[in-house]
Amino acid sequence: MTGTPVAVSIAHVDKTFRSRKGGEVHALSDVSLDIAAGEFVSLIGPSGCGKSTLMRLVADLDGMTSGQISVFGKTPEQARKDQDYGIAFQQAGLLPWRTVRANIELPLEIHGWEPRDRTERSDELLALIGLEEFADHRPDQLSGGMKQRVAIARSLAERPRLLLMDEPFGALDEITREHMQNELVALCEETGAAVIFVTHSIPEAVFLSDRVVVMSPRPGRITEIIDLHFTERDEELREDSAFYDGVTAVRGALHGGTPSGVRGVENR
Ligand SMILES: Nc1ncnc2c1ncn2[C@@H]1O[C@H](COP(=O)(O)OP(=O)(O)OP(=O)(O)O)[C@@H](O)[C@H]1O
Repeated sequence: MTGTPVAVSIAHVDKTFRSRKGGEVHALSDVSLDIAAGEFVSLIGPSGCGKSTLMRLVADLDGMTSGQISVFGKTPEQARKDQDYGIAFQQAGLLPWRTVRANIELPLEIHGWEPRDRTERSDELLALIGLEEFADHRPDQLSGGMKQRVAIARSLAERPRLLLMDEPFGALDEITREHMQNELVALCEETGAAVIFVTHSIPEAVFLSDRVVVMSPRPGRITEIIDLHFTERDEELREDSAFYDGVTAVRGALHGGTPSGVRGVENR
């Protein structure tokens, strides 16, 4: 990654949860990973391997036991204060009493944007997610996929250079999910944001990612990194043999791993 600006740098991170009764859960062990500006990286691994924990450490929602994380060269705390990233997690987390537009505008409101600028930005985002006609609806009037789109629009509101997404499409049906994946690819191309994306779906990780990071069962360690070099991420890719090669490589890594720890899947 020489010469490419780094969005997130994770170095030798360990995380142990300690309960008041003296119990310990060693969640992450010596995790090191650099994510370049504009890069899409997925985290995949068995349940409980620490994917969400790692995400929470980057987002400064929890503290690490040892190691270092920097986000655009800052501490996670400073990056959080500076709103350097947008967050979209599995539960859309919309405020039920606010309209779609007011939910999207929430971070802008918190950060003191003028009403006119807020409206202009939420107009753009509503168009981007195709929900202009639903601007005045409330979340309980939307489908799961629509709510998720609103949550993603909200995470993009301040044009973050980094998106932290923890199973954002986990609750969606397969067709909506593929549609959302296509939208996310387009959004990333448009905004150039780096993404850290947690998923349980191998095809989803392969379709979206520049690199798929495979983690071991607890304590979570990085066991393999699969590089994917697809030039176009469109509907045709889903039927392409290179895509299936990627799926096979990730599946192989999840079930065993290669001695080298790094594999690549070539351009189609
Ligand atoms: N606040 C906490 N206190 C104690 N243990 C925790 C806490 N948060 C997570 N853990 C434990 O840390 C480990 C990693 O959890 P984490 O949620 O990061 O895994 P995950 O890979 O995201 O799992 P899943 O794929 O099921 O969402 C698990 O054993 C979990 O029980």
